[in-house]
This record gives sequence, structure tokens and C-alpha cells, in this order.
Amino acid sequence: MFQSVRKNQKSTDVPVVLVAEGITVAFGGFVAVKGMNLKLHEHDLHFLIGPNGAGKTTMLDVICGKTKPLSGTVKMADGADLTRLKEHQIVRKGVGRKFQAPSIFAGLTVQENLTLAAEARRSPLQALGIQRYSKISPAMERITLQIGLQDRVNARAGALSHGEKQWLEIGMLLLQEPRVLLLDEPAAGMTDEETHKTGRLLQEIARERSVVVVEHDMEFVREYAAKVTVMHEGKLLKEGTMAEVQEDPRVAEVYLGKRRDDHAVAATN
Ligand SMILES: Nc1ncnc2c1ncn2[C@@H]1O[C@H](COP(=O)(O)OP(=O)(O)OP(=O)(O)O)[C@@H](O)[C@H]1O
Repeated sequence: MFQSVRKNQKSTDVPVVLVAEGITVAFGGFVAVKGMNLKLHEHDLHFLIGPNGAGKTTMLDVICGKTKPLSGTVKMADGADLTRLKEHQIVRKGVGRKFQAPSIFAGLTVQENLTLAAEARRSPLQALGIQRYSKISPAMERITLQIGLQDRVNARAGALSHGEKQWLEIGMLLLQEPRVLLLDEPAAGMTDEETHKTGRLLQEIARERSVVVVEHDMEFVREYAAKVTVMHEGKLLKEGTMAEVQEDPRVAEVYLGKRRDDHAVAATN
């Protein structure tokens, strides 16, 4: 029922979770992002696409606090401006970031990795042992099922397949209960089956959170994106559904002009 209501809702009816406005980022003299805006709603599965060097990753870096913009704001629903906060404070505000290379502990088991992630969310007092997880908690159990690693809890993370490692890291982020999850090419290097599992996992996560994905694989975007923002040369070029984005001749032009390969939006339709 929840989903059918959502389907009929206009995006304007859905609460806004985060608004980035007028973001400008310079590296030395080079302006990589120029006055970029991005608005996230609850339950968004929002893909950020664009040619190489468009500024997509830089936008994620600004939201999670890794990069500070020259100007602009990133406001959460409570009015907090993330550009004024440190990275760990932004995590506490509910923004989780997954980079391309998984940051898991290869020598620990799946369960141990998840336990560490769960502990990281707790306050120092809790971490001192008031209520330690002695075994798998209900939240961990639910997330282990969600990421499909329920039969691998005792496997060493280093022994997992590439896809499983990525899902483990997503699970570790979910244990921090982010409101916004930022992912950089989550399906890169995966088999077709792993790619589809990842797409379905992201759809499921978006039922409870907002998800932003930087992506080059247009098949993946077409199949799983609810909303697409196209960036070009540091600016917003187009925003809409994948169908709307593909119909825009400017989008075809920036892809055909810069990337005559499998990823080209126009060439795949
Ligand atoms: N730390 C940095 N120092 C200098 N230039 C940088 C830095 N980070 C990014 N850039 C430059 O900023 C521009 C935007 O980079 P960014 O990685 O955000 O683009 P992107 O759209 O994510 O590209 P790709 O799809 O290739 O990953 C590029 O020209 C890049 O070379």
C-alpha cells in the first residue's frame, strides 16, 4: 500500500531530505563544479550521470564533507548546513557514503565487520560496554538478509566475491541508519547477476532512505533510476526521469561529443 501511494504522489508532495544550492568547487584555479543544485526527497533513488569530469563525484564529496565548496549550502531538513560540519558530524546527521573501493576488514568475518559498523554508531558510553552486541542483533540480522549474506556471516570478508564485498559495505553503512546514502558506481566490476541484485537492493533501501548513485552504466541507470540528474562541465544540464533525460538533445550531444562508447545515452536507445 505504501508503494502504491508513493507511485501516485508527485515529487512535490514527498518531504525533502536534503537541498544542495549554488555549490561551487575549485581545485586550485580550476572550477570543477559551478553553481550546482541538487534536491533529494524521501525515498529517492536518484542517479547522477554525466561525462567524465562532469563533477559528479565532487558533488558527493561536498555532501559528505570530504570536499568543502567555495560557495553554496547543503541543507538537511532540520536546517543544518552540512558544508559547515566535519565529516564525522555529517555521518551523525545521517549521511552515509560508499566509495568505489570497499572499505571492509578483509581479515574479519562478515558478522565481525557488521558488528564493528554497528558499534561505530553508538555513543562512546554505549561502546564502553553498557549494552554491547554479544551476538547478532535483530538489526544486523535484518540487514544481513537484506544484503543477501545470511549464509556467509562466518566467512572472512576477504574471501567474499567482489559483489558480496560491495553488499557487505552497503550493509555496514545501513547499520549506521543513514537517511541519505551516497554511492559511487556501486555495480562497477560486477557480473550481470550481481548488478541486478545490487539494483534491487538499492530499490529496497530507497523504501526507507534516500539514495544517490553516481553511475556510468546506462543500462543500470535505465533499469533502476527513479530520477536522473545530468551534470556537464560542473553544471546541472537536465533533471527528470531517464526517458525525459534521454529525449533532451543536449544530453545526447554532451555524451556523443565526449564519449563514443557503450555508455553513451543516445546510442543505447
Ligand atoms: N582533488 C582534485 N584536485 C584537482 N582536480 C580535481 C580533484 N578532484 C577532481 N578534480 C577535477 O574536477 C573535475 C570533476 O571531477 P569529478 O571526479 O567530480 O568528475 P566526475 O563527473 O565524477 O568524473 P568521472 O565520471 O570521470 O569520475 C575533473 O576535471 C577532475 O579532474
